[in-house]
Amino acid sequence: MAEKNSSTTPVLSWSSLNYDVKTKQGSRRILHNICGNVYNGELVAIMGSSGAGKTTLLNVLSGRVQGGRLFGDIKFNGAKRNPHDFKRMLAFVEQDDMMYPQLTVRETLAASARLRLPDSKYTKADKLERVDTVLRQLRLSHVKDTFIGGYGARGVSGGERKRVSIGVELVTDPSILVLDEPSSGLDSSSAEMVVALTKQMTRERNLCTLMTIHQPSAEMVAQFDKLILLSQGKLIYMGPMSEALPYFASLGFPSTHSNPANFFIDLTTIDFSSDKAMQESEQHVQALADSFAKFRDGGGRLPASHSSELPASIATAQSNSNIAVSSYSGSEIHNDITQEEADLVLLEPPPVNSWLNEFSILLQRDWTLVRRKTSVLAGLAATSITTIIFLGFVFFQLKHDQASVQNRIGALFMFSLLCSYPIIFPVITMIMMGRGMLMRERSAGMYRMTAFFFAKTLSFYPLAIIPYTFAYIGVYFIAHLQYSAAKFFIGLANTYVLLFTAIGFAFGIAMIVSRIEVALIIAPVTMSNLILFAGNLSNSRAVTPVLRWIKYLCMYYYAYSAAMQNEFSGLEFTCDDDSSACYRTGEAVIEAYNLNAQAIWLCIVLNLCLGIGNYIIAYGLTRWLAKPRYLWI
Ligand SMILES: Nc1ncnc2c1ncn2[C@@H]1O[C@H](COP(=O)(O)OP(=O)(O)OP(=O)(O)O)[C@@H](O)[C@H]1O
Repeated sequence: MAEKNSSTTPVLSWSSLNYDVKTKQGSRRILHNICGNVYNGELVAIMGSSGAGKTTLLNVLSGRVQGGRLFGDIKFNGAKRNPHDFKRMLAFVEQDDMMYPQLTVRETLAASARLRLPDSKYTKADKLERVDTVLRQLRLSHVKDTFIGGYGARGVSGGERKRVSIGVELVTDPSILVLDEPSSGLDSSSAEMVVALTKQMTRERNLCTLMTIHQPSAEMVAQFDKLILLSQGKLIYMGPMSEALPYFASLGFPSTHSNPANFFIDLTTIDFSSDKAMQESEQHVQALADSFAKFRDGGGRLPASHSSELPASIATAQSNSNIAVSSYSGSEIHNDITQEEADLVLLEPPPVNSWLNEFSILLQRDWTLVRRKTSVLAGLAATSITTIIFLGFVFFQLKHDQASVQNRIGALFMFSLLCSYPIIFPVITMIMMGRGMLMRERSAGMYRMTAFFFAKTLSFYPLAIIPYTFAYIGVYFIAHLQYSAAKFFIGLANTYVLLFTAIGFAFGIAMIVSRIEVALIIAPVTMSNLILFAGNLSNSRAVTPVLRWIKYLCMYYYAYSAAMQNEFSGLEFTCDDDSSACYRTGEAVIEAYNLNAQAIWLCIVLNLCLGIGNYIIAYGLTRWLAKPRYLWI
């Protein structure tokens, strides 16, 4: 593992960075020959107007850029980056604070610490102590038991939320901290606090910190040690923040603003008001970029008259930066990588803890998330009660006449449907709402995919099993299905297997489709079409031969077939005097519906296999979706 280095070697340095993307008009260069470096203890601002390339540069440096073509050279502690080591040492705070709304601030940080800090070095108590330290450092102790909130649920404030996002990363031992627009959406005092705390952490932990920032206040600008100024993907300035104004003054652009940030933006913004204005401002930006390249090639030092006094604490690092700038000026392009090649690069850092440990932490977290979805719990409890009331009392105390045949068929069919619809939709929604988190956590290599998958699916089972066990018992006794211990438990097992398969189906849908609203269209349409093959609405003997095989992929077919055989076998019915069509035995009913092609046990086993198939597909899709596919140089 890479160790933190002496201050003479930059922690991160980059040269000749170029990044192209494909557009409809052809290839477009987003970053042009960018170079730079950052040392331990430095807080670096990446500034520029909208579309300047700030986020792209940050992503390139963090190894998070997707698609396109990337070339140049990036070094970590003076050597070629090893993806695994680098990812472990990098803390990336995304612009969108993606966190689970139902967890408290402390639970959020604790899950991160427990998953990311190795058990070989830290006990559980050490990890939780680290969490409390970070809570104190980020001034979050007073809200540690407050829910994160979001999606309409009340929670912490915007500034606190941002600090929690930073805390999630800082509970580990990173050497590089990267923040994408940490001040966006915050009021000025919250934004200043975030920057001030980030600076404090940078100093205390000797981190090197890079952040993109849009329009900081003058107070915030003063916090930064170094500035990277971009315009149209070109480097306009890279060096000590304190020397930026003297540098531009030396080019004949003295600042006319009280806030240097406004000056930097005004100086580099492209004027889109007319073609002429745009052309002129593009030429101006090109001239600034050329001037900086020349300045850099000349050694990156200002004439003495323009240099400002630097604080002693950062003077060494800043003079090192100047040297490093010049040393990159003639650097060659070392690497060139495209998306196709990037897919071959395994960017998943090796796990730090055992599978079982990851699984138990994730299960604990997922179960907390499910448990706190009170609206879903209430909905499923209501489903259970209404199922008992409607199925139990519509088909109340079934007798053995011909009407009871139809009623039993209806009760069993409805119960099969009610076992899937109310559970599939909340499961789809919960999985899809957590997809962003999955991507973020997988990018950071927080856990193994299998641990995530098993924990997530297992956390849904109590949600399904508890209400449906009550519903089954209620309907069984109130409707008076065939009383026999064996039949009772076979029916219950059949219900559990249907729930298992239905949750696997929901997981698959949640991973195939990228938008919740589309998933919520596709799922009911698929389910409704599958119901056609269940053996109730159509007789499988009479289904068009080309579509007949679909029943073998239908969870309702197996569940309904097993339920019908279980209930009807051994029953005898009376015939009405005037009835021409009469079922005298349960076996005759099963035969008429053609639901005895497989024995009960085989139906249950086949449904279980179908469920396992659903999970295998869902797992494959989840793995594929969450696979980090980043360009890496
Ligand atoms: N994959 C891509 N395909 C096409 N264009 C892209 C792609 N990625 C970035 N760009 C373009 O590159 C430019 C720089 O984008 P980037 O997001 O880095 O800018 P930014 O400085 O972070 O802007 P903002 O402050 O508005 O977030 C923009 O014009 C953007 O539209």
